Amino acid sequence: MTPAPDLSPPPLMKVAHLCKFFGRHMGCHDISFEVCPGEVIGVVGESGSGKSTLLNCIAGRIRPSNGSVWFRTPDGMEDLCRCDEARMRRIIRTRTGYVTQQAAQGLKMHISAGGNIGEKLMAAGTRHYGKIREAALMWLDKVEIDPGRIDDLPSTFSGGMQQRLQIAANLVTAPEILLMDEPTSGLDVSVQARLIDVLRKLVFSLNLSMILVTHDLAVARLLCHRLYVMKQGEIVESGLSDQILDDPRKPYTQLLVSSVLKP
Ligand SMILES: Nc1ncnc2c1ncn2[C@@H]1O[C@H](COP(=O)(O)OP(=O)(O)OP(=O)(O)O)[C@@H](O)[C@H]1O
Repeated sequence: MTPAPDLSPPPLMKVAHLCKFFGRHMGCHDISFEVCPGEVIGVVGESGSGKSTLLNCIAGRIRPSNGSVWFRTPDGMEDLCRCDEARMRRIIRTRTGYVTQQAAQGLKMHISAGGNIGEKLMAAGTRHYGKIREAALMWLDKVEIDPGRIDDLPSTFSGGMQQRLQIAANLVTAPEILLMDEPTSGLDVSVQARLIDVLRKLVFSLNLSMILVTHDLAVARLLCHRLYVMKQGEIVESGLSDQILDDPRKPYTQLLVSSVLKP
């Protein structure tokens, strides 16, 4: 697990009684939790349990039907669900990054690796070409991509490198919370291990917070401090990762954990 964060500062974000219905169909229901600086939260559960719906509500990609998503901003705690669209977009853009399962959805494949990182800085207002290139070189190095590949297209990168580039492009504007939807899915175990190692170093060096949606309990154990187990749109169990994975209390979690351990 990533070294434990200091939980004494006030939370960076807070989800309270969040619900999303798609017509009469429930996506997620009555979800509440907090994220502190440097804390890695894992959301686990079987397919269709509501993990992505929850993450998309937090990321402002879909509007919740009910409840609140509070973010700490320089103006105090602000509820995304009570903001106008422009304010919500600004809070999301400045406070969060979003890493998708498919790198092709999170990167622009027709522009260079440096361009993918620089574009985010330009969108945040930086105009000086030299500074943008310098930041891109630094971020490639931080995610363990050879800075000499700065002018290469992401399509020439391996799957693991593309995910690390996606992370660099998200972190260059210094968001406090990285939202990740199955970032290790489809990668070989050794490639996953490298990605997890890079993420752990970033959490530690930047005091970065993360919300990680994953069906992979081994990844959750390696990265997450705290886990929330979802079933049919609701949280059925939560606690410290080791406690949930080594001593699950609810039959659903026991089944989830034991199904991973089966040969
Ligand atoms: N746009 C939508 N319209 C209608 N129902 C939806 C929509 N998006 C999700 N759902 C439903 O909400 C429930 C939760 O889906 P969600 O994708 O959040 O689950 P998940 O745990 O992320 O699954 P997976 O791991 O397969 O991605 C499912 O029953 C799904 O069919």
